[in-house]
Amino acid sequence: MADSTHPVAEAAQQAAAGDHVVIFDTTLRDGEQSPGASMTIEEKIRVAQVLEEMGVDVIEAGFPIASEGDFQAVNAIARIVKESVVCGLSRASAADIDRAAEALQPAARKRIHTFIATSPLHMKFKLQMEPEQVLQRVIDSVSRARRHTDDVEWSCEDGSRTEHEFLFRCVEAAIEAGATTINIPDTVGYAYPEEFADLIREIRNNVPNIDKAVISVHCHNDLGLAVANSLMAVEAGARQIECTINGIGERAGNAALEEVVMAMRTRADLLPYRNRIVTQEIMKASRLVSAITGFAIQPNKAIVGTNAFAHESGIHQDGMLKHAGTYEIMKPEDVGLVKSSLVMGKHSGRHAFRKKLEELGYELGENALNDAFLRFKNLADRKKEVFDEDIVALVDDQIGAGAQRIRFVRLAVQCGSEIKPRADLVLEVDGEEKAATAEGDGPVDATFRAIREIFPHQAELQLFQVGAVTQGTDAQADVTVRLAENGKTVNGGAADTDTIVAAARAYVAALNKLLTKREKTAPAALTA
Ligand SMILES: CC(=O)SCCNC(=O)CCNC(=O)[C@H](O)C(C)(C)COP(=O)(O)OP(=O)(O)OC[C@H]1O[C@@H](n2cnc3c(N)ncnc32)[C@H](O)[C@@H]1OP(=O)(O)O
Ligand SMILES: CC(C)C(=O)C(=O)O
Ligand SMILES: [Mg+2]
Repeated sequence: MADSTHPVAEAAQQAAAGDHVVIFDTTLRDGEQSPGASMTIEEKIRVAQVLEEMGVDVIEAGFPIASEGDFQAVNAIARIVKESVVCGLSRASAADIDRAAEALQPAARKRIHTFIATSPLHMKFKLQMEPEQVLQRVIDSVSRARRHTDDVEWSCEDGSRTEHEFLFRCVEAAIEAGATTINIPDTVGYAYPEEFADLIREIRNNVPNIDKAVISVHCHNDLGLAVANSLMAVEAGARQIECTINGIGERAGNAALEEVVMAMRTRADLLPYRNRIVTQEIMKASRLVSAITGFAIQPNKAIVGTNAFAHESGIHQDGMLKHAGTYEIMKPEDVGLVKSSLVMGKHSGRHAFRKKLEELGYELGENALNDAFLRFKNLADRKKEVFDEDIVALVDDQIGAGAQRIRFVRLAVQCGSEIKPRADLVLEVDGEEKAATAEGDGPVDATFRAIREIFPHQAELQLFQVGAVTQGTDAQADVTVRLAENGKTVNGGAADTDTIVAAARAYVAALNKLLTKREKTAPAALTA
């Protein structure tokens, strides 16, 4: 185990013995496995910093052998994060484990997470290995990981569909070889809460050395049961939950961190367990992950959806006015939603803007603040009322932008039922203004063609998504554009009262990210 004076080490020790539940966030690893959710290194660092501030015990930062980019991201996070354990994933192979150790080398506290599938289906068809060979791999991989760190997690992939007797043998062998956390994944989201809790109890009752490790669970949401399964497992004795911000992850996603944590906080009468999460940071983390991945949060999403604390019907509003407890089981401020008395408009100054940003959970440096303030003033000139959501969209936009070789300068479009849509666009490329005019099947198509004319590229447009930040015809359009090139995907986002301008800026943001990715993987090939 890690240094016993550190809060995370303490948490792990308490977890094994008592009521502390270790929160293991895998947004940057399993979350990033969601199709289209790929993040740049800078974005991953930003997410990791927010997770650390939030009190996450363990941050799974990536799968270092998967790519040079993943290795660099884990390595960078290992250098920066001090308060959380930084974890890297590896298959049950020496090369994976050594690569993970190399990436984690600078970490103040590091964990190697090694896994192998143990279900009959996965062993026979995917691994094409006999159970006894898998068991030997468990021993070899955990022993190898222990050479690099004393904090080793072992996972039995597809654990919930594994034959129990074999599972007990593998868990015992992993602990014997030095695993300090045993993770039981419900890899395909197949488990049912009571059944999953029984599995955890059976492991506790049938593995002789189980008291030497923390039991963890990693639940997927294919049947919408990931949070229920995780909480039932805790009741049965698990003391680590693996989860992601906004529940992103492979297929239907993982257990959502915000739901798990707020359920434990709100129903502490039934779930008397502790964790280190500063729940007031939840909204900030949720918005950041949504802005970076381009995955919009459904309005009715528990805890972080825009309607999660909204009351529109008369009887509910009446109840709320008389006593908030009538319809609210949690306080909005406990998840970081602050009701602000500052009304922002074109007459607002920098001090009020800074205060508003603080209330919304943003801390910007002086330059970023000045930039955001200019854009806010510009928006306030065009929009009757500037709502908190507008300011969030504006800042998220800026946060998501990253390095910018290409800048949007201006756009004029002609469209309507009787004319061929046409876009006149000016972009700045490496400091030089370039113009193009293009026609298309619609104003957005014409605009995107104009971008391709100014900056020719092969990337494929995978997603074009438009949402409204608030209500009303003067609402800002919130646009996400996803581009793909050579297996790499990037998301660009932008908000503007003009939908076509937002589309152009979102496309340019995505293109800039793609160029940054290209630069990191092949500096010599950096042409348009
Ligand atoms: C349940 C989970 O979330 S597991 C994590 C899933 N995440 C990812 O796969 C994302 C990152 N993955 C990748 O980048 C690639 O798959 C890599 C780099 C890991 C491997 O790439 P490749 O060498 O091209 O192999 P590929 O992905 O095609 O196949 C996986 C191989 O690993 C083997 N394998 C799968 N799991 C394990 C394991 N836990 N331990 C050892 N070997 C394993 C498979 O049997 C297969 O082996 P084979 O090539 O002998 O048939
Ligand atoms: C690697 C493991 C823990 C995983 O993600 C799963 O089984 O879902
Ligand atoms: Mg998973």
